[in-house]
Amino acid sequence: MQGLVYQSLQEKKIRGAKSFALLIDPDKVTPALLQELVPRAEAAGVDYYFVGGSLVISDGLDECVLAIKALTAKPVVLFPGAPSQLSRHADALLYLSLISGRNPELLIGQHVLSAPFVKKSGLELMPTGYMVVDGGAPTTVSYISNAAPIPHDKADIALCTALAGEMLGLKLIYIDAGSGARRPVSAEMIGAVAQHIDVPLIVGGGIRTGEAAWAACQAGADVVVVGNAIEKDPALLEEIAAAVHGGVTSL
Ligand SMILES: CC(C)=CCC/C(C)=C/CC/C(C)=C/CC/C(C)=C/COC[C@H](O)COP(=O)(O)O
Ligand SMILES: O=P(O)(O)OP(=O)(O)O
Ligand SMILES: [Mg+2]
Repeated sequence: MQGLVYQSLQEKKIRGAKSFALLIDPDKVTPALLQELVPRAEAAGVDYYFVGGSLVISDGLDECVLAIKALTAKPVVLFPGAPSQLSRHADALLYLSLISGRNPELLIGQHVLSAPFVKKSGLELMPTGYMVVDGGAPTTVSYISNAAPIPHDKADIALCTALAGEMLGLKLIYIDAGSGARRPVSAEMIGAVAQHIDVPLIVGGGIRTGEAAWAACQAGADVVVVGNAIEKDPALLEEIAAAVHGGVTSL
């Protein structure tokens, strides 16, 4: 039985409604910053708050999750680069398996080691096929994962990988060009994957404008994730939320 967060993702997919997830990297925020950012995100219409990073150095994850939850009723979803990034205060966990790579640690190894802790956390688990795609330059996730990303122009590799992930029973597919990627995932790749899977599709990495967010949605993304660009310019919150929810007419 899936939990409420996954149900909301499925229902929106069926309705064709697109979602905007704001990625909050615990290393990049302070309680004071969250007090400004989250109300602004709420007013803009952010649908989900993702929390995590490829490498998290600060030790205030629980506090970060609690601070976000105090400011919103929207789901707060963990997007962890490692099992150390777990907080039972979140609403759900993207239970990632790095299916684009061949690093056994990130396919299954870390899951085995952390299984008792994850089970005990009581978190809603959303098994997710995580696919890292080349974003034009090494990113933190491509370096930390120690696994070759899918080449940017190889939509067929992405499609077969996503299909295999879905057939293995994974409930979400996340295609990521990596934080701050020079090139986001191409519309061609998003479209190829979206056409062949039934589970909700999340896309992130290097999305910096409303146009880019809307292009990902039009290509078939159900959820668009933005982190770095909003860290640099919070004014993008309104532009990206409007594009994801209302479309961009100039395209
Ligand atoms: C509990 C457990 C078993 C944890 C292990 C999770 C696992 C297998 C992780 C895979 C590898 C990894 C290092 C994932 C990093 C996830 C992450 C937060 C990536 C950053 O995403 C960027 C996002 O798409 C937004 O991009 P941008 O807007 O450019 O900042
Ligand atoms: O943790 P990530 O992957 O979001 O990358 P960075 O913090 O280096 O932007
Ligand atoms: Mg980080």
